[in-house]
Amino acid sequence: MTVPASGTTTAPNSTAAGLSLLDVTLVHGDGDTAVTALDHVTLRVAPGEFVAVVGPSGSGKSSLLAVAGGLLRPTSGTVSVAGTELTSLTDKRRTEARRRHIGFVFQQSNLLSSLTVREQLLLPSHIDGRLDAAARARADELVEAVGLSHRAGSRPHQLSGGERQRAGLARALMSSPAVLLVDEPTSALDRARSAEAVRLIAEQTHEHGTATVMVTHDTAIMDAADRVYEMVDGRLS
Ligand SMILES: Nc1ncnc2c1ncn2[C@@H]1O[C@H](COP(=O)(O)OP(=O)(O)OP(=O)(O)O)[C@@H](O)[C@H]1O
Repeated sequence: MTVPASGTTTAPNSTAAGLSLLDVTLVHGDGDTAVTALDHVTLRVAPGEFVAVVGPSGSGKSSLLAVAGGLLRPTSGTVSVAGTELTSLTDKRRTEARRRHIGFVFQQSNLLSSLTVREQLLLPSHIDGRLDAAARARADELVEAVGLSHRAGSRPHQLSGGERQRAGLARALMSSPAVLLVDEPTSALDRARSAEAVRLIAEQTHEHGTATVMVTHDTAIMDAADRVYEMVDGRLS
């Protein structure tokens, strides 16, 4: 299984500056109910680097991905992706930067119920008016790479949990994002499928210069990562 090269319509990202979080703190809520989910976190992930983050439930791993991906604005500190400082942007520009530079793979695959697997991958190209032969070819290659060619025409309700996760992974890789943020990709996958998914992510990271952060409870994933961090009570070490 090989990660296909992106089409000519996608800008190369090998020179992008990866991901950088500098002294980031995130507080959920306020007053008596305030919870410090991230406590002065600094993390730099270079293009082509694969970082795993492990830690107990509630330690702040999902908060880290949400802030790194511009879904949540940190209470203090700065976040940059591909040379763009997300924290200085308006919400509209931050959404644009997220769409352009960041691929997410969530525990729940967040697929659109009315679209087939192939259509999920092609939707962003369609919205951007770039639905050309190169985009279609890349979608087909990625669907094959995650072992879903026989399910390309299926909608999410017709897929197993593991198949939905793999469809979500293929969709995230479609744009060869500068930054790939992955939350437990293997929870619904069997051992062999899980190893394949991690291998695909590592390959994407190293061959396309993606800065990848994967949050996991799975020790097997740590072997595939270039660096492993532990998160405890919102601190990274
Ligand atoms: N929207 C929110 N409002 C208030 N507190 C929150 C919110 N989201 C998360 N928290 C709290 O912030 C802390 C970190 O949560 P987070 O989801 O980032 O942890 P996690 O390491 O991803 O946990 P898990 O492994 O169980 O998914 C926890 O104490 C959690 O209860």
